[in-house]
Amino acid sequence: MKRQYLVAGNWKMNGSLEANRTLVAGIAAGLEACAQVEVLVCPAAVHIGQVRELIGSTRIRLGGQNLADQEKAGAFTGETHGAMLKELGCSYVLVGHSERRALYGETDAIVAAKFKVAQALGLVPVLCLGETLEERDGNRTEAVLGRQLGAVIDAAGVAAFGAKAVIAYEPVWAIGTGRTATAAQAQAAHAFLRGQLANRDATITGSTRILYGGSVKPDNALELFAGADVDGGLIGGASLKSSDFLAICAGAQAQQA
Ligand SMILES: O=C[C@H](O)COP(=O)(O)O
Repeated sequence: MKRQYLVAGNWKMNGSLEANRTLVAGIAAGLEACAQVEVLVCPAAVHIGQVRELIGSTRIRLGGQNLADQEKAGAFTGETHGAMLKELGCSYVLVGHSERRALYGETDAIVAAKFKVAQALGLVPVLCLGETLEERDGNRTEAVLGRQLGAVIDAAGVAAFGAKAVIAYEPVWAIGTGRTATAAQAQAAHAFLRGQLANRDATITGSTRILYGGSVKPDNALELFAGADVDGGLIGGASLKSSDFLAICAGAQAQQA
């Protein structure tokens, strides 16, 4: 059976009270065209409460972009506890986005800790991983993906995957650059990641969703989502315009049907 496609909008450090109103209203108005696709938005932390109200009773799911690596609340200035996200209606949280890894020093160990805390607090982690251009050119893509995924499997156990977690493959060289992986490159990386899970536990691999992220746009979504191991997308820039985001969701719907 086909896994349910998931299209997630990572709004990154964008948005305003006004812009969020327009964006959510636009997405909500077009959900019928992607009826079988799970649709998720991940606003900036300070906007999550507002976006929860805007989402109301629609089926748009809510997620955080980051969480603290601490299971208990306390003296961690500037951090967001996973339970706070959960209380505000989040069901998902991104962990290990390449911008967190590259700009904020998140190591494989920190990402693994965040993954575990997210699950312990009842959130579904979306584990982001991917290689840089230098790593791809040096034929190290599989080694990097294997290391990044392996760090989380070692810390959390392979049973932490399946329906309880999502993986997002995002080649760093394709993020915000307009240069996307080819459908074949995406499928190959996804198949490799699924194989890594299968090597450890064949029973969970079929239920783990693996998203592609990196310059997904309305005109390439359908093709990118065609891969047998591609279960949707993690969308940055194009998730900020409802018509583009919905067109991407429609691409997922076409592959789902
Ligand atoms: O989280 C989303 C990714 O970083 C992709 O961003 P992008 O669609 O702007 O390339």
